[in-house]
Amino acid sequence: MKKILLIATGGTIACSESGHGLSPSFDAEGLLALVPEIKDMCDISGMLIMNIDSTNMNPHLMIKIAETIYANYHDYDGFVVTHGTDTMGYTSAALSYMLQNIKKTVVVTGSQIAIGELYTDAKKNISDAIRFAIEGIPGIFVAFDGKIINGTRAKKIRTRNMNAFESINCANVAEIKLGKITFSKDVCNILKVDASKPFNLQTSICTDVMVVKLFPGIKPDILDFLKEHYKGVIIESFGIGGIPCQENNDILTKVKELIAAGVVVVITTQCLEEGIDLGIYEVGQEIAKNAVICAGDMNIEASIVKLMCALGKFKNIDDIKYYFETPVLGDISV
Ligand SMILES: NC(=O)C[C@H](N)C(=O)O
Repeated sequence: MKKILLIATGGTIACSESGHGLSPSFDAEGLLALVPEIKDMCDISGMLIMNIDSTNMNPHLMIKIAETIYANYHDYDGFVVTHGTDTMGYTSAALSYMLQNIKKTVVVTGSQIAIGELYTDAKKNISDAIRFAIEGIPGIFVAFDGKIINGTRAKKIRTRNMNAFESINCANVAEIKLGKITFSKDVCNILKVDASKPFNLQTSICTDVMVVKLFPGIKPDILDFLKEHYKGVIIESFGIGGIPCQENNDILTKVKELIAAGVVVVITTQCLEEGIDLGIYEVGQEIAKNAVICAGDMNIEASIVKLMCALGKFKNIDDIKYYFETPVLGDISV
């Protein structure tokens, strides 16, 4: 039997009513006790490392999850992390960058309804996550509502529905129905881990990162403030990559000033699907003449944590750009 470690971090999946709203209370053993059938699937152990609503997740707690997996790596065949859904996509992406060249499976899961409730989705999501972790496919994944999603592509797009997550700009890795896994072969190919490179924990991060969502009428001088306080700025531009450049609304000039001041600028889009291409419109080509990083079709969760990792690891803009624009576990299409 495969040995699996369930690492509990809180979230709705572990919640019960506290009298002033849902609050995480179940520990790992408490979760596992409500899904006793798991004992027939694998040799399972549980460990509680925090018990928070994932609203309170932060990069240092993400490092704690990565460190826990790293410390227990040789004692288990695979790992399941139970986590709140609200920031699950950030954590699954962060683990993808921190657990470099991982050769085992990590599956992050949670639920929309607390595990003790009658119509909970928690038990199915936990058993699907464990079912997939047993497969031994290297990488970081999200298991939710019968979908297995690449950890760098998972996005929560629904606040109430059990079908809360979508895989953005990438097909689901697999689907699970009644415990039976159906793989998407195309996706498995892009997830290949380089077997020659050693497994490594990378936790140097810089959190001086900001996201600016453009909107018609945004005041360009917000970028003056960012220039003084941040090392990396992600601009959520319009459509396929447009940055306003007209006289009374000149974001482009402000972006040039950011770059001149040594701030790393990443251009992405506020559209959910299909990514950017700065070559198509004049308003895109103008920005592309500068030393900006292109987020391609990466989702914003992955872009934020990848930029934090890039800034933590490298000082030189060419190295940061190369790291950011190079695919890691299928986070960006080439
Ligand atoms: N469904 C959930 O898990 C939502 C919860 N607020 C959390 O992210 O911890």
